Amino acid sequence: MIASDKLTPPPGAAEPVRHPDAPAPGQLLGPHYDQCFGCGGDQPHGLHLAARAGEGVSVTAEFTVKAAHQGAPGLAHGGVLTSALDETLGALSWLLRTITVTGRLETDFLRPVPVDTTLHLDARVLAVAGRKIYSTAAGRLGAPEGPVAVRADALFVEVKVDHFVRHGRDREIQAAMADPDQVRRARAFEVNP
Ligand SMILES: CCCCC/C=C\C/C=C\C/C=C\C/C=C\CCCC(=O)SCCNC(=O)CCNC(=O)[C@H](O)C(C)(C)COP(=O)(O)OP(=O)(O)OC[C@H]1O[C@@H](n2cnc3c(N)ncnc32)[C@H](O)[C@@H]1OP(=O)(O)O
Repeated sequence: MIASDKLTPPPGAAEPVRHPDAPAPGQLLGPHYDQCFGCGGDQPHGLHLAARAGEGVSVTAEFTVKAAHQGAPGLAHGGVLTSALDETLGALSWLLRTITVTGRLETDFLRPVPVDTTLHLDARVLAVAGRKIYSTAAGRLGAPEGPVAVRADALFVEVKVDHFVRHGRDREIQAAMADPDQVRRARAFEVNP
């Protein structure tokens, strides 16, 4: 399957570079925000996806489909699966040490995903062009080498912490800025040579 033109790295795009201070391969990355729908531990409605650093500029993650994630009887909703892919791709930020947001995300749904299935996700950066990060991800059924059920190509765009302060709702921004762990996580990304 071929990604749309917007997701094809332009000529001259650079190979991704793993940041020297990136977490070691195998290390759990932890949530980037406790209330995040994708990864937040304090988010009761969330996916609670746990991502780990991989080799190079890659991550892996696991997501177990719950009954609350159904779209059809006993099967995962496609939007939920796309969220799991989005979150896994977003976690690549930790390896580049740049803050990014999703600009474009294209998902292929190849196999239905039953409730209680653990989806084994992997994502890697393909290329970087200025602020644009081109990446790809797949989700496999039941095991890291299981059949691919979903895959996605994405364009993430680098932003500064200021993006969230400017656009986020005041109540949540104030709470995030009052949380030392959150400030530490945000600062880690700002020191980017
Ligand atoms: C105090 C709290 C702090 C909290 C943060 C702390 C730590 C966080 C750290 C790390 C995060 C770690 C893990 C994250 C994990 C998962 C998160 C899930 C990710 C999401 O779920 S995130 C939510 C959904 N996401 C959005 O909410 C974005 C809304 N959007 C915008 O905010 C703007 O739209 C933006 C910023 C994207 C661009 O705006 P902009 O003005 O900065 O830049 P501009 O428009 O010039 O785009 C620059 C170049 O990207 C190209 N480009 C842009 N968009 C494109 C598209 N759609 N298709 C094709 N190309 C596109 C342009 O064509 C141009 O390309 P060129 O340079 O070649 O012209």
